Amino acid sequence: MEIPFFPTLFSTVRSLVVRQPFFPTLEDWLVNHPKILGFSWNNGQTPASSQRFLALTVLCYISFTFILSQVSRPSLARPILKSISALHNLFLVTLSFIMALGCLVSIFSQVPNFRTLVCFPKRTSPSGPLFFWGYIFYLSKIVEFMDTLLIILGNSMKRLSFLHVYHHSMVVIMSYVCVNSAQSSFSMVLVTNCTVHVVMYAYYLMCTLGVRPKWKKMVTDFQLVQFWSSFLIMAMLAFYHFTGSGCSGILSWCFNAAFIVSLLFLFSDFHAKNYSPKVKNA
Ligand SMILES: CC(C)(COP(=O)(O)OP(=O)(O)OC[C@H]1O[C@@H](n2cnc3c(N)ncnc32)[C@H](O)[C@@H]1OP(=O)(O)O)[C@@H](O)C(=O)NCCC(=O)NCCSC(=O)CC(=O)O
Repeated sequence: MEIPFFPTLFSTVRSLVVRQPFFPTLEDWLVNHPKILGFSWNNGQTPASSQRFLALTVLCYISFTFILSQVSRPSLARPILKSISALHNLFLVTLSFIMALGCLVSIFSQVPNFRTLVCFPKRTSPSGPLFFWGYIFYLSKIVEFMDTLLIILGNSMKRLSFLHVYHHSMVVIMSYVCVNSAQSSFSMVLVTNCTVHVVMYAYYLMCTLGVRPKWKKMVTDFQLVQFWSSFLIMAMLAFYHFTGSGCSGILSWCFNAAFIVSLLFLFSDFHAKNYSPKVKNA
């Protein structure tokens, strides 16, 4: 049994993209580099891959956030804070773009068809280019902890919301679980999330540079579309899982599904509080 439309769309786009003159160069850099091609996630051996590291990292993040938000903090001169913030945002715009591109090129280069993109065969091992980008994605979620420090150092305590801390701590666990369990479809989630983050960190970068973009609401809308699109991916994954011989990492998808539902509620609430006509007129 096959899903209509998407497999044809995938193979059409793929045959168009791989024929472009720039594709082999991108493939050389982002897929065929020996470090990327030969990547293998070995729990406990690959740097930052042990469960103990994960637990300690998340625990430290939550503890430091709590402690720093309670104590009196040294005040950084505003220009210094703005410069650190600008560099951080510029770094994440660039990294998110490279991760999205790297994963997309790996998909077109390595994934034979749409079914495999959505549903990795059972007992897939987390190695090769797709998982290399998954690993970088996981590490980038630790770099994103810096967002929280910027909020605290900038004394914007109103912005240190439950949504923010919950999102930042859970997303590290989610990306760890994705790579560790060779979770099906994670590459689609990675490309979507990194694309959203290019826009989001560009928004923050502009704010840091003193320009308040008029398209703040569009960023939140884009985030909500990303969460809704995860349900479409999940539906296709469930279809392939139950009509075929099963997909890799299906249990971790259940964990991710619960996380995405919670984010959908929190972001819908953020949207209502920030952009409803009542708020605008207040
Ligand atoms: C439009 C949003 C992206 C951001 O909403 P905010 O309310 O945070 O936006 P804002 O207008 O107050 O942001 C401007 C302020 O952020 C400061 N700022 C600059 N860089 C920052 C950074 N890297 N992290 C946090 N704050 C930063 C600016 O200096 C400015 O401060 P000042 O006002 O003092 O000049 C929204 O959709 C959203 O995500 N809200 C949830 C809050 C959140 O924490 N989001 C980020 C992670 S969630 C995520 O990442 C979801 C996903 O995966 O897609």
